[in-house]
Amino acid sequence: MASAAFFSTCSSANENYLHLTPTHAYAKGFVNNLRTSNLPSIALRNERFVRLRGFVAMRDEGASKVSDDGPRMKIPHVLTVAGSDSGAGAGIQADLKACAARRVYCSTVITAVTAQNTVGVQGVSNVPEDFVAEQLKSVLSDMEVDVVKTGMLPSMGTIKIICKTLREFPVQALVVDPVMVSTSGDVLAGPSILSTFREVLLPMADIITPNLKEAAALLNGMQLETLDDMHSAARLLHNMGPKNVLVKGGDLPDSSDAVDILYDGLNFYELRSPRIRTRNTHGTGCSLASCIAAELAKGYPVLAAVAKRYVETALDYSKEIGIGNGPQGPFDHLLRLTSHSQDCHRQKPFSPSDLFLYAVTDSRMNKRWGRSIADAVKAAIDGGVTIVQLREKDAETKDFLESAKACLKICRSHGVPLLINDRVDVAIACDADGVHVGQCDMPARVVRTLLGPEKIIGVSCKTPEQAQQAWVDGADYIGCGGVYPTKTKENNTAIGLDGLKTVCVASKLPVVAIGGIGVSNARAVMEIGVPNVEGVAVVSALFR
Ligand SMILES: Nc1ncnc2c1ncn2[C@@H]1O[C@H](COP(=O)(O)OP(=O)(O)OP(=O)(O)O)[C@@H](O)[C@H]1O
Ligand SMILES: Cc1ncc(CO)c(N)n1
Ligand SMILES: [Mg+2]
Repeated sequence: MASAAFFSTCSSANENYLHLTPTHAYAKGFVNNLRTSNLPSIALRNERFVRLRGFVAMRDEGASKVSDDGPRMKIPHVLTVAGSDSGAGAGIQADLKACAARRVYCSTVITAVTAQNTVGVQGVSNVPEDFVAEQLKSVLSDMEVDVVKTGMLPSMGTIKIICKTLREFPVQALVVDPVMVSTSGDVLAGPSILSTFREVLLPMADIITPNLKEAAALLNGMQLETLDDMHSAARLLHNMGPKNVLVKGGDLPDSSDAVDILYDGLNFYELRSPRIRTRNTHGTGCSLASCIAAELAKGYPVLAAVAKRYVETALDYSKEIGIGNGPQGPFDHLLRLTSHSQDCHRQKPFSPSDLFLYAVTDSRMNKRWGRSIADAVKAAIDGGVTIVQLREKDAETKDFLESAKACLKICRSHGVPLLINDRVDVAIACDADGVHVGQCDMPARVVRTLLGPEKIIGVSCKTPEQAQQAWVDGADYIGCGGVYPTKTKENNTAIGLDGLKTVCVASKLPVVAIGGIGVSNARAVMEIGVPNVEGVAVVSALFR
């Protein structure tokens, strides 16, 4: 979608753009058309480059339209047919997030719109049955759907339409979450649907996932209070025709574990995980059913597809999140909301001026002075550095990660970005602000794919060609050098001020100069007369 929006924005420029990659963008020549004066930009050789985070647009002089040939990759696809939850903890919204977390595409047919929050359901408006049919047809006639998952189905007519459409457009598997009552006790689908549910939908299902109340309702009010009751319910529901039955025990009283019973007609499986003490369990059922659908779409068998561990991890991770004031809050499907909530400031967007005084740590020098990396970083920040790169060639991964976390805390509390040299894994693990790579490290294009559009990526470059490639690959800046000879990096020939100038002139990215730079020669570097030299990187000058 981002690319489509970009294309339409650009069309008035009367130029044609082709090939989008998930990297940073410098879209050339569109400053006036885009009217985005608030976007960070750099001026160089009378050209302006506007950064559009998220993708690169590359110009293709000859093309008259966006190319649509080339390989088409099939990706697993779940269609969810469910209700919307305005609070976004359950329903369609939970399904989208769960599928995204499981890396599966999710399309949506909305059966009802609920006004809902963490307190309860304040209102329900059913989508007209004809229009549910129209949505189903739109998706199924065009897209290759692997698995359909149903949630809130508010009327008999809606259920019948779904069954009819699925006969017309068969899919690999049907997951039925027989949503009836929200955890707040509000009715989402009344008893009038029960007979249609049993007679028409259940026999088509590959797996159904009732909670205790729903299993009881489908079994005419049978009492379900123990694990034995759940076994019996699973067997009775299986008799109604679904290939597999998962009776969920999230609401089982007096249970220190969250236990679900899976029955495939032959065997019972008791699926157990520790019960997480949390208020944030709204939408666990929808999410579990979507995960099952997602894993089935990838081709896993049913038992492997019941991703209980995922729900447990997400609940555990989200224990501290406080959204809404009601008794039952949503959890975080993507396991991202709490990682930034340390007592530190948020990461701010990268600005080339961050490169002004760029500190690169050196473990040998720290060892010699008997100080930790974190102490060195603290001292450097107190001394005025504007960005820090951790360069640890000897440390064990575990120790490096711990140091990186400690440094990140210090850097965040001072608003100074922290980059990791070379180790993309460590950067991801500690949620650093970015990575700096050399020519023999992981290519910046791959790093960008791994880190996403927001993180900072720097590349060491010695030649104009390397600088050009860094830009194409979606880097944010280049480190150019060694400008002067240095002992910090062996086998690194110095390119001198002339070499630096040649690369800077060719670079579309901001440059930080590196290599043998200290108090005595920093001014000469900054005054070479090329506007994109934004700063100097220092190692020994600081840490020795
Ligand atoms: N506190 C918890 N800790 C760990 N797992 C849980 C917890 N609560 C529920 N689960 C698990 O989450 C999954 C969903 O079960 P649950 O019984 O909560 O469904 P549900 O009532 O349909 O949920 P909802 O209607 O809120 O979407 C099951 O695998 C269940 O065991
Ligand atoms: C829309 C919708 N679907 C399902 C549930 C069950 O959690 C809910 N609360 N809301
Ligand atoms: Mg449920």
